[in-house]
Amino acid sequence: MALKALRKLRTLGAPATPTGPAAAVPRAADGDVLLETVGLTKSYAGADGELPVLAGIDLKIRAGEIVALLGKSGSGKSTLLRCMAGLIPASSGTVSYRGEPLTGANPGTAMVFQTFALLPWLTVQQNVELGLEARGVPAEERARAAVQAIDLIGLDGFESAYPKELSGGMRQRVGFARALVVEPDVLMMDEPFSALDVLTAENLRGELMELWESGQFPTRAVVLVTHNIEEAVLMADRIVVLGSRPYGTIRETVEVGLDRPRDRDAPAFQELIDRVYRIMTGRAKETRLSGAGAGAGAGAGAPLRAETVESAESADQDKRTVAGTPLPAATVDGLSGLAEMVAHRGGRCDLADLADELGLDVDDMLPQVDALDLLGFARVSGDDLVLTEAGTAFAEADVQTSKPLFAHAATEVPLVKLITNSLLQRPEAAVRAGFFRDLLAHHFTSEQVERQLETATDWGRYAELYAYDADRQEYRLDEGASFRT
Ligand SMILES: Nc1ncnc2c1ncn2[C@@H]1O[C@H](COP(=O)(O)OP(=O)(O)OP(=O)(O)O)[C@@H](O)[C@H]1O
Repeated sequence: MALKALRKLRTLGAPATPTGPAAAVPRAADGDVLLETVGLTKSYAGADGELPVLAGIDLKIRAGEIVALLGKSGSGKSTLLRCMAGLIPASSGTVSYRGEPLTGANPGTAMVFQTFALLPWLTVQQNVELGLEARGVPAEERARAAVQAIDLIGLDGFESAYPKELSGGMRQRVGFARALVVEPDVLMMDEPFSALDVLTAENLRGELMELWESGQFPTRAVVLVTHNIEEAVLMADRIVVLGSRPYGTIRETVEVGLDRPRDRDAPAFQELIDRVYRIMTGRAKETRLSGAGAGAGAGAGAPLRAETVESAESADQDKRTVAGTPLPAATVDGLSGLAEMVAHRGGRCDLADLADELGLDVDDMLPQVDALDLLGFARVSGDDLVLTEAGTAFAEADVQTSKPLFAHAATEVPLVKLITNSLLQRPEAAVRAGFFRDLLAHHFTSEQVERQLETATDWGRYAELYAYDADRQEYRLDEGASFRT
């Protein structure tokens, strides 16, 4: 479906070059480097000093391209985007715009946020004008540019509406109009579709891509943060996959190279999804779990260097540490559910197909996949998740018999082991959660610490290793736990 505003622009013969506030900046030719990070490192202040989130990020964003930053939750995608936009400073390394190192907000970028970030007391027109006001654009020019941006994004007629009168999709259109009105060289989008329902998101994505492909988009490059592999393959020219162990680094960059408009059903599209999925799930894990040499059984495609290092480091389960083995955000219910579905399909299934059947994105299941791997219940083999012998026994057991199987596997998981062993030092006493919080704070951000403790609590309770008193924030040994250690 052609965008109404796009038709209008075509009819009116609108210029392909910016005429608005950014017109003073010479238009970059395709391939010109607009943004560049060199050795970018970012740490946040934690309870125990600086906590690294990104390290050694070298990245160029060129005119004419859409780049997706893809990674699991917590891999530092938004942090990288904010550093490139100059909204937060890098801890070390540089971020440059058109060759000039940034010293504050990046004048060549504008941001679209997941949560729209509109001011509820301002109308659509006033919200859109905000960015221009901040840049000191005179009132008359502001009004004219805002009307044009509102029209472009399909919001004409809604100029005087307030955000509360609009649907989620319309609110996000305001978010786009507010960013596009300044005609930024680079449009930065932080999960712009993830708060929208599936159909609205699909519609908006399609319209934006039509604008981009038509050459009428008033920006020269786009950086999109997403955790959705299909969205990345659909929209991007290049996909930068971030890994998060122990902090965000570029794991691999994938050139998409598919013609636009892209056909989701085309084999090449599906192959690329599978390839990116393998990068995100880490095929080299199979190496560790099968005990074969690094890179063995990795299937088609180049071996992943970073993963090979990870698998070599973790080859010996005894060497797994709390710092190097963060717990994924997967409940016992969730990981059991996945194990049962795989068992039901004969102990092996293609994850993308399973996600399709369930109406999920493949990446929605990554925490459960990681959890099954961590517990030794499954391994990733090519595009498939394959249950191990222990995983099959666990999936097929009833609740009571599954508990000791789970406990046996969970006691090998470093954080669960740490809590259990700490309690065994003084079986009659409780240990405060703060003790583990402080230990974890040496290696993780407070959000990651809380998420991991929630998982460790859920797993330890189910395994009947320890109990947790939420009011007192204390762990206690579960009666009968000692016989298992
Ligand atoms: N202002 C902050 N102060 C402290 N820690 C932060 C801050 N912002 C982000 N973090 C932490 O940095 C890590 C990376 O966060 P970031 O939001 O960049 O990741 P992400 O890949 O975009 O994740 P998500 O997909 O969940 O948004 C997370 O563990 C997060 O808790």
